[in-house]
Amino acid sequence: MTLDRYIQIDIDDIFVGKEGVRVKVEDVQAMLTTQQYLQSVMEGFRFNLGFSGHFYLHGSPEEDAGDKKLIEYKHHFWWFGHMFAHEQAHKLDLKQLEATMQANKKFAQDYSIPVDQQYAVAPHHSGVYPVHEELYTAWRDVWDVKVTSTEEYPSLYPFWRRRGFIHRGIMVLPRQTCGLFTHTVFASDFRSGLPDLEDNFKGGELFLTIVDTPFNIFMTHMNNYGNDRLALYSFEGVVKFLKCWTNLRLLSVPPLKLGINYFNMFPEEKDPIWQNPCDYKRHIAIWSANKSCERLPKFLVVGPQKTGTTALYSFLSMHPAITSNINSPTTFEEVQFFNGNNYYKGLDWYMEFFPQPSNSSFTYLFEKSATYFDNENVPQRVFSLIPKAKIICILIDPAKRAYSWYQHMRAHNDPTALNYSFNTVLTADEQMPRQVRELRNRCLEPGMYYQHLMRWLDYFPARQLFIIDGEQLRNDPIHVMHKLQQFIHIQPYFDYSQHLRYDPHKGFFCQVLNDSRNKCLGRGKGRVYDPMDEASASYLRHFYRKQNINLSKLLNKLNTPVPTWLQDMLRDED
Ligand SMILES: Nc1ncnc2c1ncn2[C@@H]1O[C@H](COP(=O)(O)OS(=O)(=O)O)[C@@H](OP(=O)(O)O)[C@H]1O
Repeated sequence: MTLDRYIQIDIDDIFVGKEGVRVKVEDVQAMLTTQQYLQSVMEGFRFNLGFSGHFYLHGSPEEDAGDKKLIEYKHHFWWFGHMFAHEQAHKLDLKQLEATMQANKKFAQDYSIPVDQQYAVAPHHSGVYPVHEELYTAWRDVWDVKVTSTEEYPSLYPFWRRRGFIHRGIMVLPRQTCGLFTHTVFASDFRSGLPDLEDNFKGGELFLTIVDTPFNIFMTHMNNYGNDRLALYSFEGVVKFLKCWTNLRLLSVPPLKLGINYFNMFPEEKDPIWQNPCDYKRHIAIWSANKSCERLPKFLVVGPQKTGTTALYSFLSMHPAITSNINSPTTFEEVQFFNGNNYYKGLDWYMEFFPQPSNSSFTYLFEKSATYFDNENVPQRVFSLIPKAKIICILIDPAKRAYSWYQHMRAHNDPTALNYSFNTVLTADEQMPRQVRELRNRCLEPGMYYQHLMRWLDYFPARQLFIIDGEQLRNDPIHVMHKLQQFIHIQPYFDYSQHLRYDPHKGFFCQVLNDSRNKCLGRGKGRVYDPMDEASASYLRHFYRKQNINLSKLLNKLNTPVPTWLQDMLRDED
C-alpha cells in the first residue's frame, strides 16, 4: 500500500452553533496558528469551511466578533456551501433546494467569500447517499459541485469498508469520523474525558484511521474549534504522533484534486452499487419521506433472450396479484436497469417504473429483462438492492437459442446477420470484421448456462432461484405456471387452465379472450424460419458440450429436473 496519506479537514456548520458555544476571535486566531503548523507538514493545507449564511452573527457579541474574524480571514481557508439555513436536503424538493442554495450563494457573494472548490457537503449527509436526485441537480445548477463526501456509503460501519462512487458527474468520496461531533465542545464531553481524547490521536482510533486510509476526509464542526478547541488539539496531536512514529507522507490537495486522485487510485469504485435504503435504519432517516421501498420487484425474470421470456411475462401479467413494471419508451416491457447505462440513472429512476402497491403483501411486483441473465454485473447489483428477490430463468437448448437470436437479428434487418450465414457467424475468428464477432458472441455467450448460473449462485441461495425448462413452457405452460406459483408462494392461486389454450394457427399457447378468440404474442415471437444447417448444429453440439455436462450436474445438485432436451443431448453424447 502507498505511504501517501491525504488529509482534508472539513469544518461543517460554520455560523450554525448555539449562542454560548460558538467561536470567538481568539479561536479563529488559533485556527490559523494550527493551520500554519499543519501547512508546515502538508504543503497547501487549508481547513475546509462549510457555511450556513442564515446564522451569521447569531451569537453573543464576542461570538459575532468571531464570525466577523472568519470573514476577515476568508482568503486563508477553503469554503463550501452547507445550505443557507442548514436544512436537511432529503426533506426538500428541487425548488426549495435551489432556493436555499441560492440564498447561501448570495450570502457568499455579499461577503466576497471564495467558494471555488466545486465541493459541498449536505447537512447530516442527507440526500448524498441514499441519493436524493434533486440534491445532485441543485448542486450542479447552483454551485457546479463536482465532489462531495459521505460516511454512509455503503454504510457507516465498519469504517474501513467505506467506499466512493460517481453519480451524475459528482464524485462522492468516503468520509471519516474523528470522534468529534457537534456536542463534543469540552474535553469532558469526549467519551470519558481528556485521557480518552488523547488516546484517540496517540495510537487510538484517529491515528489508526489515518494509518489505514490513504484518503481521509474528516468531519468536524465549528463548535469543536471554540471552547476547548478539541479539533485543533486532536489534529495537531495526531499529525505530530504520525510524524514521530510512522514514515507516512502526509499530503493535502484541494477537494477536486482529491477526488480525481481518489478515483485514479480506486477506479473500480467509480460505479455505484445501489442498496435498498429501507435495509438500514440510518439510511431511511436520511432518505426522502415521500419515497417508499415498496416500489421494488419481488421477483425477476432474468432471461436469457429468446427462451420464451415474453410469453412468461405475458402469462404472469394475467395473474390478479402480479403487477409488472410500466413500459419503457425505449426498451418496451423490459426496464433493463441492472445492466447497461440505465443503472447509472439511479434508484429513483428504477422505482418510477413500478406503481406504489395499494397492499404490498398482496401485490407481487416483478420485471423481466432478458438481458440480465448473462451480464457479469447483474447478480451482484440485484442482490445488493433486492437480496430477497426470487430469480427466474428459462433454459432451452442453447443451440436453438443461438439460432433464434440470429434469426431475430435478420428479422430486424441487421446487416451482419443478413450478409453472413449462421455458420460463418458462429465460426468467425479474430480476422473477421468486429460486427461479425460481436454477433457471434451474442449468439453463443448467453447459452453458456452453467457459467452464468454459477454467477447468480455466488450471490443468491439456490432456494431463491427457479429454473424453467423452456420447452415445457412452450408445450405445457399451464403446468409451468402452476409450479411457478407454488415457488413464489402467491395468493390467490390462479388457474391458468381456464386462461391459456393452444392456438393451432399460432402454433403456441395463447391467452383465452372468449370462446372463439385468443390473444397471442405478436409476429416477432414464434417466427417461422428454415431449420438449422447440420454443420452449425454439429459445431454447437461440440461448443456447448462441457457447459451442458456441468449444467446437468448442477441441476441434479439443485434437485431441479433435468430438461428432456438436455437429457437427450447427453444421451446422444454417450
Ligand atoms: N406462447 C408462446 N408464444 C410465442 N413464442 C413463444 C411462446 N412460448 C415460447 N415461445 C418462444 O419464445 C421465443 C422468443 O423468446 P423471448 O420472448 O425470450 O425473446 S426476446 O429475447 O424477448 O426477444 C420464440 O422464439 P422464436 O421461435 O425463435 O421466435 C418462441 O419460440
